[in-house]
Amino acid sequence: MLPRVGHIQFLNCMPLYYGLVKKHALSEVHLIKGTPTELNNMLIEGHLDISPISAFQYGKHHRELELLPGLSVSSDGEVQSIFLISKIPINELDGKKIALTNTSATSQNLIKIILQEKYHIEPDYFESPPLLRNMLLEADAALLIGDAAIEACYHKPRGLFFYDLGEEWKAMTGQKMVYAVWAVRREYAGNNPEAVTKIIEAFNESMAYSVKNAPEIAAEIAKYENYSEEYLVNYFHTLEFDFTPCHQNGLATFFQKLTSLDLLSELPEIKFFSSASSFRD
Ligand SMILES: C=C(O[C@@H]1C=C(C(=O)O)C=C[C@H]1O)C(=O)O
Repeated sequence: MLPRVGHIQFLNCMPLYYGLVKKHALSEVHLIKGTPTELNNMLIEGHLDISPISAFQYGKHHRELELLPGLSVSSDGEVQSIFLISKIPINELDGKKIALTNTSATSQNLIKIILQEKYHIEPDYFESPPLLRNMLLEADAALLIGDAAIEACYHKPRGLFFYDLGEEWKAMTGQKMVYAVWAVRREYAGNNPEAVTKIIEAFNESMAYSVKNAPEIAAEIAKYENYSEEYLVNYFHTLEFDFTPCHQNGLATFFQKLTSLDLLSELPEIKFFSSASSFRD
């Protein structure tokens, strides 16, 4: 059976997807597409073997998962696709209603850290599908991620305040922010180390191709999306897709803050898959 692999159907994961198509690597996997929340649940419930997963959900389920080296969705400062969009200035949101997109796990918790630690405010959060006009009908501010956030920001409505969560995180901590990681179920990794190693190689190769060829991907996407090539190249260069020790430090800081605010019950371990691991438990 081919490995069941998740794919986030947002612009931010187009570079990986594009690289996999170019490198003819898709025939090696059974690719299942969805939003981050859908893929998070499928990986945790065992309906996927390998998938991108929200950093928060990796933290919550770290005992059942191992990280794939070299890959993440991160930013060093602004991210351009994760925004708190507010009718009033952010520091006036205490006690107000904030609608959180139900497609996210990391950003839902990142906004809680930022509002509590930096602005010392406690709003009233509720979850919602990512439709800005409905969210802002009921709430004073809305959290959007991915394509819905890009769409909202690209045609920036006047009279709304936009706060980029990557920028807020960097100002607060000085660190990179890791939004998503790639993980394999521990059990699958233990039984199929060669298959996992092959996927890691293919994914890293595909991503390296795409990072080098961002203008080519942007030109392709601009044929059928409403965004300009310049905008897309800039967006792909804003995102970081590698997972260096600096990214891991940022992730460790995120986990520490989640634990100290009781958003996670224990400090997660950042544990990578290793094919050489003959000491699997
Ligand atoms: C940069 C982004 O990173 C994402 C944010 C996620 C989250 O908040 O849980 C999950 C996966 C990534 O797609 C984005 O969606 O815009």
